[in-house]
Amino acid sequence: MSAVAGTVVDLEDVAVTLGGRPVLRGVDLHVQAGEVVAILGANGSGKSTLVRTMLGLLQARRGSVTLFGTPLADLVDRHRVGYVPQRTTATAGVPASVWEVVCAGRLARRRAWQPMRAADRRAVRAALEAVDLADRARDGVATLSGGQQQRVLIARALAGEPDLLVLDEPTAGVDLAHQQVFADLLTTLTQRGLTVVLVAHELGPLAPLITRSVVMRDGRVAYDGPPVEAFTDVHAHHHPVATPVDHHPQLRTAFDDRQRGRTR
Ligand SMILES: Nc1ncnc2c1ncn2[C@@H]1O[C@H](COP(=O)(O)OP(=O)(O)OP(=O)(O)O)[C@@H](O)[C@H]1O
Repeated sequence: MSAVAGTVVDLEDVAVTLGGRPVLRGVDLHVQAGEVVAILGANGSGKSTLVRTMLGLLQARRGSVTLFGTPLADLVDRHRVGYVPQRTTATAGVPASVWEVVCAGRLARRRAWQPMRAADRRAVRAALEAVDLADRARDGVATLSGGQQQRVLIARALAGEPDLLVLDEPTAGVDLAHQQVFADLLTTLTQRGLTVVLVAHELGPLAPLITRSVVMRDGRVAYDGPPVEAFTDVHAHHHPVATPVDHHPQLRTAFDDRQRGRTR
């Protein structure tokens, strides 16, 4: 990981349609180096879609996605980005060992077809130690518990020594003690300049790290500002017509700003 300056994530007017339905509707998101941004919002509000689009895993129908000042399609240094996907989609049925899964996190750092070098092995070992799974390295990942598998995915992302870490509910199913270990680790890494974008329902021990919250609602950014408490289904209902003022007291919305004649 190297110190990075400037804008790390730059999404402009991003729209995504899935299965014929608009899921993101004109999202702007700009993340500066060193920020730790929590993406919050109700189920189905578009959080995972947002981060997957940010990583190029989903194609935007409209708008632009730029990482480290480079349009995503032109980004050569893929190793600068680490991703922890939602566990349910990532490790199911994988017949690999823990060591092999975490080694996959080094792939983008290695030259094509080159064997692992000492530096690669060191990074993998350090990542496994960071999530307290060094003693399970040789075990099949499928033999680990759900929370342990989640920690393997965290280790895989850390092994690449990224500048930007994108996490989709990274501590779901992880016990409190290991959530704290992870929070401590992220604290150290962010102090060294790591930028973090994380989707979460429950922030738990990660809460003190958050420098900014972005709340998604129905595919749009409903709030972008100082950290708010993580919440789950505050807006799991739908307004029959657009409300000019959000009735949830914690949240200031774009509607409110417009009403007050402010610009953001
Ligand atoms: N492949 C797909 N095809 C069609 N619709 C999809 C697809 N993937 C997601 N969606 C829809 O897009 C919407 C947003 O999904 P997304 O996973 O981004 O929500 P989320 O905010 O991350 O939700 P959660 O908190 O439940 O993880 C949902 O209504 C979902 O049904």
